[in-house]
Amino acid sequence: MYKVLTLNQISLKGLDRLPRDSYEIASEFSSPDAVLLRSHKLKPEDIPASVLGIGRAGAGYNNIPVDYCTEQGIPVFNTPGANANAVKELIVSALTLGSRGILEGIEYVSTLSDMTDGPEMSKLLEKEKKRFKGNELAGKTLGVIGLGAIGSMVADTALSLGMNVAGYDPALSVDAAWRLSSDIKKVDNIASLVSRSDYITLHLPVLDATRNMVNSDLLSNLKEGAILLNFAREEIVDTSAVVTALESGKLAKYIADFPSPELIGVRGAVLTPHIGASTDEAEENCAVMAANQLKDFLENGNIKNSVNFPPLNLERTPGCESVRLSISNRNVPKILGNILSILADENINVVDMLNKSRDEIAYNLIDVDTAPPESVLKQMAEIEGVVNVRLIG
Ligand SMILES: NC(=O)c1ccc[n+]([C@@H]2O[C@H](COP(=O)([O-])OP(=O)(O)OC[C@H]3O[C@@H](n4cnc5c(N)ncnc54)[C@H](O)[C@@H]3O)[C@@H](O)[C@H]2O)c1
Ligand SMILES: O=C(O)CC[C@@H](O)C(=O)O
Repeated sequence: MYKVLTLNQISLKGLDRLPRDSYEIASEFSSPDAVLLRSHKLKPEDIPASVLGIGRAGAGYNNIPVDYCTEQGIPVFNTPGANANAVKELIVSALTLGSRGILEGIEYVSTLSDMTDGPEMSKLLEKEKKRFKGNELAGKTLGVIGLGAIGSMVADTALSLGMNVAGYDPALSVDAAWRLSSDIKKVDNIASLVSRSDYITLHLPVLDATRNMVNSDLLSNLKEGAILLNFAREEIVDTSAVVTALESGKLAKYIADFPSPELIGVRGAVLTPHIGASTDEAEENCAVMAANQLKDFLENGNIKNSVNFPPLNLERTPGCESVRLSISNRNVPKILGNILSILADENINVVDMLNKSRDEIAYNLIDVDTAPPESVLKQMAEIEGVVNVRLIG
């Protein structure tokens, strides 16, 4: 029986992927085999030694101590693209909140609750509406920073709205590059992208390299009256620099999913409570993907969409009574050789195997014809550089 600890509300559609005859799921366990979470801030000391894998039902994983997990041989999985459509749709709304006097108009109308005369109200509204006039998005330039799952969808939608789109992404993967429309102007200098954009939207992860990336230096390149959208992460933006830019009028609006005390009440700050991925569909997609990936890892050792381990998939050999070993080790020479010679000394035959590495970690799946006894597993675990050994069955 596998025990899965949930640290946030995870959509039932996802949890249903974990059959209850072999999975126990609860929000409290002393020795869970796996953790499923969303935005819960996980600290190293909160990860029990029993944990084999962590599934993040979502894209961003800055709430998980990934380096610590790598040291412990724990793969962390996320769900790339599973909530991209939800964020894209909210960006459409953010763009029009930026371009038109929608919020201001709604606020004004809400002040008219004392009026009882309909025709008089219509007359007043027709007179006042010029105060809420805006501009059209068509013909304006949107600068997209980060052209992955969300950024590429936002870029396509903006093109279909008649906007010009420029994109900046120095870390773009080959797969993501294939998805991009040739109508997106690729810019390799972020200051140049900012200086040409009427709207700028952030769709990149928070990493050491991107923390506070949008700072006073970068904002000094803004077009007068530009609008900044942040549905990526609070930490990418230096909030005090944004407040200064709003107060000076250089930045007309900051529309963001990450409210902070400094921003509340600042003119031009339009804030939502981290609801970018809060749709039934996105929550289900993320939960299903996270649960499937965790299940395949727990039951077969396979790794898909891990943010710290190499991707690896070893099919079970049909008709073969083999058992599987999953072994993580530091990415240094000789370890695999030592593991294989322990198996050979025990007369245990390797039926199939795969070995891959990513940065400082290496991961192996080894199918053998006989289940190695506890003493052999212990011998392997004691090889210098081996992080963990698991007999999957
Ligand atoms: N508001 C929400 O609820 C919500 C929902 C989903 C995702 N997000 C955030 O959005 C981020 C992006 O999500 P995604 O699904 O598009 O991820 P993704 O991994 O598909 O795309 C991220 C892109 O950012 C690029 N990137 C990395 N470093 C960069 C840099 N220095 N400058 C420019 N681009 C850079 C990457 O190359 C990649 O193409 C997530 O990491 C998460 O923080 C927020
Ligand atoms: O789980 C959520 O509600 C938010 C997820 C979102 O921030 C993400 O990074 O995918």
